[in-house]
Amino acid sequence: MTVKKICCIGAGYVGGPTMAVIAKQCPDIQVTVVDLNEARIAAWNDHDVNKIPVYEPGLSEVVSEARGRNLFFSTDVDQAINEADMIFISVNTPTKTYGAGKGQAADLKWIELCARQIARVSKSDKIVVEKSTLPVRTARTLKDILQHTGNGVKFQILSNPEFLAEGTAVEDLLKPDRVLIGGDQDEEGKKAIEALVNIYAQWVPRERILTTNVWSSELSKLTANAFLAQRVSSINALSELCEHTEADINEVARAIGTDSRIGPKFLKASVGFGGSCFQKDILNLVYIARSYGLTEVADYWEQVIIMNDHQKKRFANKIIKTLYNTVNGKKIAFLGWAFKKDTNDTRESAAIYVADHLLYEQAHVGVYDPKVPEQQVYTDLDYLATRSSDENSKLVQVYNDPYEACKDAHAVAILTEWDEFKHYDWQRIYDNMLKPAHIFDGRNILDKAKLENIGFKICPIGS
Ligand SMILES: NC(=O)C1=CN([C@@H]2O[C@H](COP(=O)(O)OP(=O)(O)OC[C@H]3O[C@@H](n4cnc5c(N)ncnc54)[C@H](O)[C@@H]3O)[C@@H](O)[C@H]2O)C=CC1
Ligand SMILES: O=C(O)[C@H]1O[C@H](OP(=O)(O)OP(=O)(O)OC[C@H]2O[C@@H](n3ccc(=O)[nH]c3=O)[C@H](O)[C@@H]2O)[C@H](O)[C@@H](O)[C@@H]1O
Repeated sequence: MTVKKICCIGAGYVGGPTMAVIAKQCPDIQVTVVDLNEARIAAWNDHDVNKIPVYEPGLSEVVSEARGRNLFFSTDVDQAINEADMIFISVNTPTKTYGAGKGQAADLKWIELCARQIARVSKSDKIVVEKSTLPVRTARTLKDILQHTGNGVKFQILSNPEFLAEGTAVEDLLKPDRVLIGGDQDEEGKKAIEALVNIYAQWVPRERILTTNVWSSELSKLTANAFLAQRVSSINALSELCEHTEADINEVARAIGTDSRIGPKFLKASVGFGGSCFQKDILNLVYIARSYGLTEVADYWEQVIIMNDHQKKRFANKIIKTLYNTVNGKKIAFLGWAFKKDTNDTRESAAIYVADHLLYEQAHVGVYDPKVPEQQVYTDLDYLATRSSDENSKLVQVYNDPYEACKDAHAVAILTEWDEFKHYDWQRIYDNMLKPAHIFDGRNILDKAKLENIGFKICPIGS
């Protein structure tokens, strides 16, 4: 079967970039990305491509090439579903905040809504693709809902998890390490798998397109994130040991990472991992393991999260301790609020939790981030509900200029590894700070010797 029309439900950080790249690489396929959020769709359609809602290097170029040709953004979900041969579900699957599994299980209400809408609207056979990250065995639920439509339409369900990382989404989509497609192993299932393989094969070498049964595919996505996050927690655990032993975590990371069996990637010690997926997906894995009664398995993976929480708190405590055990009324300048560089996404960013901890001690926090809008900083803090939003706006100020953010501060904390931070006029920053002037480098990106020469007191992670 040749796919002519694709519909993607969910125009977020995954749906938007993924579909833009499919449309760019497959000009013969019409791709329509739909969302309930009208403002988001309007932003994707903005004449000024720099105003699309997701900041990713290279994305605006891809969108301007394909948009209006074979890439469309719309709020008419029913029409797009009805016209499509293949429907990607790319909606959010956050951690549940209520009821059974609260704080761990994935909230699948948006997935179920999509399935019910597809079932209600479809008048012809469809391939439904799970693009969202889902608990293993979700395809069973989707099948159940879709098979009870009563209108005789046949559905095939595929799992095609997304492995892109924010900040490098376009590059990851154009040159993926692998594409994973899981589906039923009967004849109809294999045909559906082949239809999706043929789309990716337009630009991805065949040997990089892996096909599996649907359960392996669903579970591999959760597991891949768990393994990656585990590496960060492992190196962060060692960073604390380094700080007590005069070992240097950068040297340790290089020494262990040159073992080809270990490899050099994902060994950067940091203030802690953030992002919308690592924590959510590991908690989900923990929940699934517990629901099968696998206590040791659940505890093992939960430790990755416990270590990450510890790392964030440890960073905040180090600031407090170094500033003579009180930050009350002291200005701490945050450089970076996003959860990593080259993205405007702040979900689960370590900066939020470090700020919250310092605010609890009555610090004043000044924030500068090159891509995060002012309101987002307040929204993130208010969401924690630790204190009133009035208090948050009194204690936190967001700046458009990094030099203003650092002016009159007792300390600068690096929360995101934006490249521009390395190239600032640090002498100018030093001159305008209170003394002693401290820098807490939560990303180990600054040149320690050079800054110490200026007069700063530097506190990196893990040395
Ligand atoms: N953000 C990332 O880097 C990655 C995310 N994922 C997974 O992809 C999924 C989506 O993540 P994001 O794109 O980050 O989420 P997001 O929150 O940015 O986007 C989801 C979008 O779906 C829309 N939506 C929800 N229910 C809808 C419905 N019934 N009909 C139409 N639109 C609906 C929302 O309005 C929202 O715009 C999640 O399962 C996530 O775990 C996977 C790989 C990478
Ligand atoms: O499922 C997802 O959402 C995605 O989750 C991660 O991607 P992402 O969260 O966008 O970004 P990462 O590059 O993985 O970084 C996650 C966090 O770990 C931190 N990190 C990463 C690497 C490292 O060495 N040290 C470190 O502290 C980053 O700063 C960031 O806060 C995975 O890398 C993607 O493969 C996956 O598709």
